[in-house]
Amino acid sequence: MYVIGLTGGIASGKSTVARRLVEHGAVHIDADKLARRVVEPGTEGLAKIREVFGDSVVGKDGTLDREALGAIVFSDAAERDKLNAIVHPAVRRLSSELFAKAEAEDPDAIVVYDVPLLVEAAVDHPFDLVVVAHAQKKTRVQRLVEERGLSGEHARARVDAQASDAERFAIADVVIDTDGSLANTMSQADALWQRIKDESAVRAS
Ligand SMILES: CC(C)(COP(=O)(O)OP(=O)(O)OC[C@H]1O[C@@H](n2cnc3c(N)ncnc32)[C@H](O)[C@@H]1O)[C@@H](O)C(=O)NCCC(=O)NCCS
Ligand SMILES: Nc1ncnc2c1ncn2[C@@H]1O[C@H](COP(=O)(O)OP(=O)(O)OP(=O)(O)O)[C@@H](O)[C@H]1O
Repeated sequence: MYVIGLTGGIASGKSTVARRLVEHGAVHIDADKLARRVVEPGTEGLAKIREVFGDSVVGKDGTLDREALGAIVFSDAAERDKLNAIVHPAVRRLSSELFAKAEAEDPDAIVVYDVPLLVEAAVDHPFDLVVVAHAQKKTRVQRLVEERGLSGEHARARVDAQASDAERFAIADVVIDTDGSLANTMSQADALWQRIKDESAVRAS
């Protein structure tokens, strides 16, 4: 198995790059999706969140009120730490299971682990390659405002709640610059795939 850790700030284009790698044949594991699964109704995760943040972050239908919780944690680092301490260990457990499953199904699988908080969340899985999707802060804020309907203030709070570009560059083997056109991002992802195929072929020989 060859494991790519794919990270980047919010709206940096990680999912876009991951989708392209999946089109080429990679297996996708998405930390954001796992973070949603571990707080579904009936989970220990949701019970702990209710205990720590109160009933106001759980809707009438018993699901997590993501907007209410986001408003608390993206404006206060101490509150964010409390949420991370609940969610991140559960995501680590689930991702380990999925890595093991991917390897059992295909020992030669190329797995892309799409993990926004690779710097912050101390991911303990070893990576063959760390890829950082990067766009300038102003591009990411613009995407959040125009495509996801956030206010400028909320968009900047989310960007500022994450590691800095310098921290991500420090762990990167490859940086994919997504400030340009989508076609340009795709061709960088294609070149990355070729490099990985070459590296995994050399390793297998
Ligand atoms: C606070 C929550 C409820 C807000 O939900 P919402 O639907 O508005 O956002 P969503 O989950 O789609 O996240 C969007 C993006 O926000 C950023 N983000 C999410 N959580 C965090 C965090 N704890 N710290 C910094 N950035 C974060 C990531 O870039 C992520 O891709 C949710 O993000 C959450 O439960 N976060 C804690 C879990 C976590 O750390 N997830 C990130 C990957 S493991
Ligand atoms: N050159 C580009 N490369 C990548 N994405 C681009 C580019 N130009 C515009 N976009 C748009 O920017 C958005 C990036 O979103 P994407 O979901 O890929 O980011 P993400 O890093 O996975 O975000 P999140 O952290 O919120 O999950 C998409 O809507 C995409 O269409």
